Amino acid sequence: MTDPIIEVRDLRREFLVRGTSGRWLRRARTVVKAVDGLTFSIPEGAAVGYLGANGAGKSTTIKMLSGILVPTSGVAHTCGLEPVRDRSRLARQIGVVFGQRSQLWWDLPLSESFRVLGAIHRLSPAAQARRTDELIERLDLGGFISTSVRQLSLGQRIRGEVAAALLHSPRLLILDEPTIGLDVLSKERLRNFLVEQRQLRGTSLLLATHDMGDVQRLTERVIVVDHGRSVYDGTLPGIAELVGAERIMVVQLAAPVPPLDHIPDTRLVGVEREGTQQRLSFVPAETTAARILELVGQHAQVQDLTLEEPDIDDVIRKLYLRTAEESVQS
Ligand SMILES: Nc1ncnc2c1ncn2[C@@H]1O[C@H](COP(=O)(O)OP(=O)(O)OP(=O)(O)O)[C@@H](O)[C@H]1O
Repeated sequence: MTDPIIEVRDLRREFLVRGTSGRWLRRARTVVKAVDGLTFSIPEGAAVGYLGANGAGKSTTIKMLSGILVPTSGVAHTCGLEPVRDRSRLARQIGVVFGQRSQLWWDLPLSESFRVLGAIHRLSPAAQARRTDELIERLDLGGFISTSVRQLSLGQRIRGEVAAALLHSPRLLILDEPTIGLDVLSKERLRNFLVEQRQLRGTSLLLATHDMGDVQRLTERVIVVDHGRSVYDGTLPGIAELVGAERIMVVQLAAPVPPLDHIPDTRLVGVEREGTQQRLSFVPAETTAARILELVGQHAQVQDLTLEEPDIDDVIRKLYLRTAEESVQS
């Protein structure tokens, strides 16, 4: 088995925040535990969404994993390296994009930034030309490759940032809110590009985002943090199960029947088309779609059915609320 691409054990990072408190506005110092004992491991080739409410500790984790910030204690290994100590070796193996902050040279056109980055990563002229051409084509950068970064629109700049992060074909791509502020079309283009790159090159991905569309499209596993601790590590459907999110079965019936409000472990949430279409809500942990279909079949002839999945934003909201309630109780 190959070594994990990211290995985090009991990782902690505290910040000392100076402020004033009390009636006499005395100077006070408080310790903020931004990351508070995180443990997880990500195998090479995986794509993981890193989720959490504002201030949960996502960016702090990413900064420690990419060598920008020293941990207070614990272990963080990225590509088998110690991020701060081995920062320049690590830089050759990872690409990082912070959606809110530019990593590009503001006054240079993208083409120049790529030249500088190619030299930093010691790419051969042939490799540099090949990869730059590929990224210009795939990310559609041709129209503004010679424009200085400060004059680019947000969507153009982000595409440039992603290209810059991938120029040296890193093993691991770390993205911190890459699609924030992008319009629907730009988001979709960027997601398609990232899916394609992962398929072509097997690049591992760690993606911190609030955008569930990003998570659904790009990742197969999610880690959710709250107050610097991991509160969930698994699949997105697993979160729906954990918070007891309901699915809805919509049945089309051959003839009108009275409301199906007596089917065990279901809740009737709609009777439409004069009783020929009925909507039954259920919690997957309590019953199954097959069982409901069987029970409905005893009262009516089912012609067709569809299943509506719970809204994922709603599911995440429920998880955050649940963890907030648990931390108030403990
Ligand atoms: N340099 C710093 N000095 C003091 N406190 C900090 C510093 N950086 C982060 N924090 C605090 O650490 C906590 C975690 O912040 P972090 O930026 O990692 O959260 P986040 O999950 O990325 O949030 P968001 O979704 O809003 O980007 C917050 O309470 C934040 O105020």
